[in-house]
Amino acid sequence: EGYIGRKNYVTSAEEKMNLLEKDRELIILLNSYAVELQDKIDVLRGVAKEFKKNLEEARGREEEYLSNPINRLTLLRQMHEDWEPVEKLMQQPVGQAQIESIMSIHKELPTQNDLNEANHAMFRIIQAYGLEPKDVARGLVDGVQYRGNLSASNCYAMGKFAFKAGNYQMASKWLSVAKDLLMEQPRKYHELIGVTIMDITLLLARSLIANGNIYIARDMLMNDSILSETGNVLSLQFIRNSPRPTINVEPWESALTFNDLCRSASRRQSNKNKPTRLHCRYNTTTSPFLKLAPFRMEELSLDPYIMLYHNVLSDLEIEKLEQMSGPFLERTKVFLAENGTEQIAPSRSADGVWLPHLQTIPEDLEILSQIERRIGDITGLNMRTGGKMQFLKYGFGGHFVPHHDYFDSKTSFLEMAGDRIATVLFYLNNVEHGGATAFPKINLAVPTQKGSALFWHNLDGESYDYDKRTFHGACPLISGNKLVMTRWIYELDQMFLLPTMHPPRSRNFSRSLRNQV
Ligand SMILES: O=C(O)CCC(=O)C(=O)O
Ligand SMILES: [Fe+2]
Repeated sequence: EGYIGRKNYVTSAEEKMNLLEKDRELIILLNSYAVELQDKIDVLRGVAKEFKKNLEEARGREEEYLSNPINRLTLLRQMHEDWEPVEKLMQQPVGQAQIESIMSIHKELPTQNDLNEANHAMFRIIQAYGLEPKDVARGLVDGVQYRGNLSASNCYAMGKFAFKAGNYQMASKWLSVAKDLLMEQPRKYHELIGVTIMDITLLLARSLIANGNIYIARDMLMNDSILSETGNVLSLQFIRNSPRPTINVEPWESALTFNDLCRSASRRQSNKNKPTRLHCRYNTTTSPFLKLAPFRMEELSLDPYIMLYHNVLSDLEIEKLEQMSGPFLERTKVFLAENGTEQIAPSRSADGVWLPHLQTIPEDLEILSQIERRIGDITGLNMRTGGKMQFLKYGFGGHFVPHHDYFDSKTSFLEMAGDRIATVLFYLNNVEHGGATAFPKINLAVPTQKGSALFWHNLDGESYDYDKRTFHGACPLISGNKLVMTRWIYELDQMFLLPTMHPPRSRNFSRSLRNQV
């Protein structure tokens, strides 16, 4: 519900810039508030100093001081007249304007939902790439040393997220890093924002116990200078009330191979000299057009059939695609066959837009149909239905858990078009870190390569049955953005090309079709 009417602070680049701008604005306001406060302090200090003069002069000779008529008048007048305005000044509120401005900006600041998304993104990156919280906390992410490090409060937030997500081992790791850091870092700041060693220690104890490390937790509590007396009781309480996850995260245990593939393909540098390709040649056969302008193709897999075509889109075309998509990007949803609705789900985090859309201008329509024709030329398949492509932009932690591109379910659209017989995935930029496309069933990871198009059949070449080996996903993105565009090719568009009209019984779609006919 947090996404309605506003963009996502985690995935959207525009909002990220906005975030820095708001941050700058807030800091200016806070500083101007502090300046005003300081002015008042300076005035009050000056007054106090002025007042103290009399006392200082009188010290040790009080009687003499007070019998001097000048002094006497001065003191009487001052004590009678000058305190009231001082009281007034003391009571006068400072920096109301700044406080009000800060409060009004506050409404547009990241919400708990945004923070959860950011924590989730980091959580996912750590899971997929097998990272250790203590490394990440000092900026070391999957072998790359990033600038900066995480503060105690950041680690505490990660610990809380992991706890809510039910990953108590990861929660314990983050919370012990948070505890260590808090010992070293400025306490005043953390006190103000309400992060205390005590809170961290208690949550760490609960996580350790939930993870089965009961003795470690008890020892820690008993050795704590404040908690020691209640340590035993606390640990008993924690053992009795085991926590229940409250945040839904995608299940990763089932994706071990996927994670391994993501790791092996995570960095562009490490992929440069990897001889994984089967063959590399030019495609001149699928259409007459290709005799004139062949595409260099890499056979990544023959069975199932997966090809990577190079330099399919030009930089200019890609720029145009970005321009026509940018303002229309929205958080993508996933189709739930159970109830036929589309929903935002933790299994897919990216912003996307269908092209063309109602506001696409004629010039852009022409670019899109040229690309459509090119897909037809390369794949030798028919491109009619829908004619829509999905432009996708992944941000921090953006991913798509392994899935099949076919639906294997009944909807009115699928009954008209058939299922997705094949997929074309264009890579629109070179990703620096993370974000490969991985096929865990066939041990294949494809790093992004600007201008290239990945192509595969979702149906088995002989049986025309769903090919389960095409299971694939987008590895979590670690830094920067990842831009892709997909074109799904539909079965019934191929009526005159392929014998898909007599598909095997195991397929849902064909069953429903047969019933209808
Ligand atoms: O972004 C990727 O690498 C894969 C995207 C994908 O599988 C999809 O959108 O269906
Ligand atoms: Fe896909």
